[in-house]
Amino acid sequence: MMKKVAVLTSGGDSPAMNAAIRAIVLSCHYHQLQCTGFYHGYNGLINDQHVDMHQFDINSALQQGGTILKSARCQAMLTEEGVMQACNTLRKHDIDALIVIGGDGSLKGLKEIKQHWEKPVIGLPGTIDNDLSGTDSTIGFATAVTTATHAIDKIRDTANAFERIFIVEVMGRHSGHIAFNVGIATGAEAIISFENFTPDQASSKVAEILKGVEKQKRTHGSFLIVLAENLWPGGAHALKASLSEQGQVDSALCILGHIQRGGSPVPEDRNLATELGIASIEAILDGQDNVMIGKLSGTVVATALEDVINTPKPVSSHWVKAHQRQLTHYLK
Ligand SMILES: Nc1ncnc2c1ncn2[C@@H]1O[C@H](COP(=O)(O)OP(=O)(O)OP(=O)(O)O)[C@@H](O)[C@H]1O
Ligand SMILES: O=P(O)(O)OC[C@H]1O[C@](O)(CO)[C@@H](O)[C@@H]1O
Repeated sequence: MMKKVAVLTSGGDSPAMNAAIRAIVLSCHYHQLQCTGFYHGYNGLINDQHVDMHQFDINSALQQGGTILKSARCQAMLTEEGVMQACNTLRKHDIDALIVIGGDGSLKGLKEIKQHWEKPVIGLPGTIDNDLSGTDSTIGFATAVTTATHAIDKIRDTANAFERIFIVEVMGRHSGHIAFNVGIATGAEAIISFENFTPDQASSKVAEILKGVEKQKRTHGSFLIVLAENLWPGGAHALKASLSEQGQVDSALCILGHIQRGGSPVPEDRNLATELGIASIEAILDGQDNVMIGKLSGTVVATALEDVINTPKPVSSHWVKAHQRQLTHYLK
């Protein structure tokens, strides 16, 4: 009989991880299950750092960013010894099911646990990057996009007032979901992301931007470049330097960084996290195992972890085309 459910948050924290934890705790209470939290991602399993979730004031957690269970990237999970140790801790506490909230790396870790532990494992998509298939949106993505959009709107005011060129670097690791959603929302004149740029195109991209900047001078407007992190050869500073060297153009650089991961989650994220948190407990009680619970076209769905991990989630080609049309129009 199902008695004890464990939960942990892993990888980069994402806004509304707390909302998911809260929904899991409330659902456990409703179904008379005990809920144990493990701290610091997989480190908490390996080092046996746990807490009875009743000890938390989970209601105020709903509006708090970060994660009350803490998060971490855990090197030891990349070794078989670490995975075995994590499984031993689950056995030691008689855990009947494990829920992990995190990104694709965290779900890979969960799949490893499944190889050595006989009980059900369920993943929830918790990352700002939105790079997980099996769900239209990940928990935290909407908040990150909102935060970055508001930040860039403010930057735009100064850019307009000073008729300046701004480069704004956004997160996303190796995917452009944040870059495109934020770039389109802010009307960025240029979006440079994995989906429309490869490093060998650096020189032609600089020439294209310089053409846009020429127009910007004539129209007395601003020129905003949204740049995905980990993409431009030499980084965002190198793009700024190239604009200066090739076009004698001065630009301002703003790296938004971790501001995108923090803050109070927007309602869309709180509600997604709540719905998926509740569904994760129902999935366990329905006998589901080795799946991630996500939401596709308005419906909560379970997708095999294997498929989530091995299926890329590209940025919609409509976004890429929409931006290209806007840029082409601007450069005319
Ligand atoms: N192949 C793997 N095998 C076992 N564990 C893994 C594997 N990949 C990642 N993990 C575990 O998951 C943790 C988190 O992974 P990662 O750093 O890739 O973040 P993530 O879950 O993708 O989240 P985010 O998208 O927010 O960065 C790792 O530190 C490690 O403990
Ligand atoms: O906070 P860290 O460990 O430097 O990780 C940063 C990475 O984490 C994320 O915020 C989430 O995966 C990425 O967008 C970013 O590349």
